[in-house]
Amino acid sequence: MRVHVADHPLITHKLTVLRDERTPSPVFRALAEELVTLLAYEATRNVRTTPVTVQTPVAETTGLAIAEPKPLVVPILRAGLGMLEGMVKLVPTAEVGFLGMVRDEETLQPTTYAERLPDDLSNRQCFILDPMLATGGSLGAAIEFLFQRGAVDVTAVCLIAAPEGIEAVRKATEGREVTVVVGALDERLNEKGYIVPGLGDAGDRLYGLV
Ligand SMILES: O=P(O)(O)OC[C@H]1O[C@H](OP(=O)(O)OP(=O)(O)O)[C@H](O)[C@@H]1O
Ligand SMILES: O=c1cc[nH]c(=O)[nH]1
Ligand SMILES: [Mg+2]
Repeated sequence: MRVHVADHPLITHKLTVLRDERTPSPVFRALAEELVTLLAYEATRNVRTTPVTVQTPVAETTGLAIAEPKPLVVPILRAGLGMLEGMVKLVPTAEVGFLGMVRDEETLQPTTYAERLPDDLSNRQCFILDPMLATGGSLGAAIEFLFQRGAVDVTAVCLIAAPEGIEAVRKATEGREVTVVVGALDERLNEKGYIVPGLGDAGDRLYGLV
């Protein structure tokens, strides 16, 4: 598993505002979208392309187009939905599938409550969006779900990760083609499985308490 921790002052600045407990939902939503656009630049570095020829006003030239089959973007509901617009802005031809997952806040085990994905993901590049990689249970299960459907490689884009979660996903995906791109690698998890310092519950901060 490859891990890329973004090291860019713009990303750190936006993450700092996102972490601030005083930041209201509308600003939080705007920042989550902006952050994923910056992270998507790194996450799509190995997106598959095909040569195309175009005629400029001056000469014919060969460039690149994103190859078929189109990349599949998979936000993990709820919180991952807050990253979707930022990602498809950068890759407008991508298709979008959905996975709904929720972590039991006592056991910290994830369950999947919704799935709307193509049946066959063979030969597809997939990009999972989820702002928080805490214990890694949710992301590990989501990645495994996509590989079971035939995905060839999976890149996860997360805003904040805990070292414990990175290691858990690394173990759970051994031998798979997996990349994780994160905006920040935080210190640790607390006794409730929250990332420290983190930003609290990303779903609640985006959409309110349920
Ligand atoms: O790494 P883990 O320990 O599995 O925790 C991370 C998960 O927790 C959050 O979702 P949550 O279960 O709170 O659902 P929500 O997005 O609906 O709030 C987050 O968006 C991840 O999916
Ligand atoms: O810190 C955390 C951990 C799990 N889920 C969140 O939204 N935040
Ligand atoms: Mg939540």
